[in-house]
Amino acid sequence: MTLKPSEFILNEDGSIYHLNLLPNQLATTVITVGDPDRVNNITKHFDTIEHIVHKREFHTQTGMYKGKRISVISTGIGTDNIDIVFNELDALVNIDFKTRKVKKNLTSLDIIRIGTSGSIQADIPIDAFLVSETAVGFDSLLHFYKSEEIQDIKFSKLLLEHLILPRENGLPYVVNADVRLLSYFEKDYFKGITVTNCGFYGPQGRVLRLPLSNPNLNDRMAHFNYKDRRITNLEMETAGIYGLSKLLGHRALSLNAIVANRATGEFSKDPTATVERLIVDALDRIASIEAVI
Ligand SMILES: O=P(O)(O)O[C@H]1O[C@H](CO)[C@@H](O)[C@H]1O
Ligand SMILES: O=c1cc[nH]c(=O)[nH]1
Repeated sequence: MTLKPSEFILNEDGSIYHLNLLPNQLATTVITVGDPDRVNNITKHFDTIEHIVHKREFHTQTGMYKGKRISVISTGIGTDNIDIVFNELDALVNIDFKTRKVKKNLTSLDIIRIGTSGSIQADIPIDAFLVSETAVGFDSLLHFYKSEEIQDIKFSKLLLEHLILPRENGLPYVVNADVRLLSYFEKDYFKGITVTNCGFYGPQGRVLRLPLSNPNLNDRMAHFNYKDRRITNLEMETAGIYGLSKLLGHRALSLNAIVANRATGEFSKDPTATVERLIVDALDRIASIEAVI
């Protein structure tokens, strides 16, 4: 099937619509970050940089780190942006830009998020590193795709019952990390279930001036137990990343620098330094990931 100009959109220079990238500018190992400025904070450690491309909040750099070609791309905040970035990353490797057809032989990307997050467990302290073994999405993105077979529906239903959430909040979706990528990060990192939400304030239980419809939500989440595993942290992209990666045949993992502890009310004194430590640690682990043949 040839994809129509309204569905698969290319810019005048042949690059993909939002990311502004050409297929040869993307590596098969991709690091995603929320903050466009964090891209430089990662690539300043690279040995060489081949490409620097900007459009809107999407800032991409591709280069070499210890013998591995890596692209670093900022997604901005939220799973609405994840929908754009992951569909376009996939198009860059799996759609032929000349024929506008899906390729016969598909490529799987290794995609690692390096982001910040808030812990909801008192014993997961600020400035710790946490790898998301499972992600729970309250943002509803995955429900727009045919996705039942990649979701843990039993988990979703038990969580919904435990939280006593009203119907208007919708059904949370649950997707696991790629186990192979996870194996490179299990040692030394906290491991947990990450909740992805569609906002930073009300949806994560923060109150500045507006009262919440469900003020006990974070506390109830913190006490949910599934197969002896607990919900550990809140952020805004991981569930979308896991869901779309699984559907598109890519491998994904989310790494979190814990900058807030919602149970104790603390915030990191130096979040930039914590993120920098995570970047330095993660880059060496990413460089050691063996290619899947
Ligand atoms: O630090 P990043 O990667 O942006 O991630 C977290 O921080 C942002 C909110 O401050 C959200 O994007 C959340 O997921
Ligand atoms: O509490 C936090 C901290 C960082 N990012 C989030 O989304 N929440």
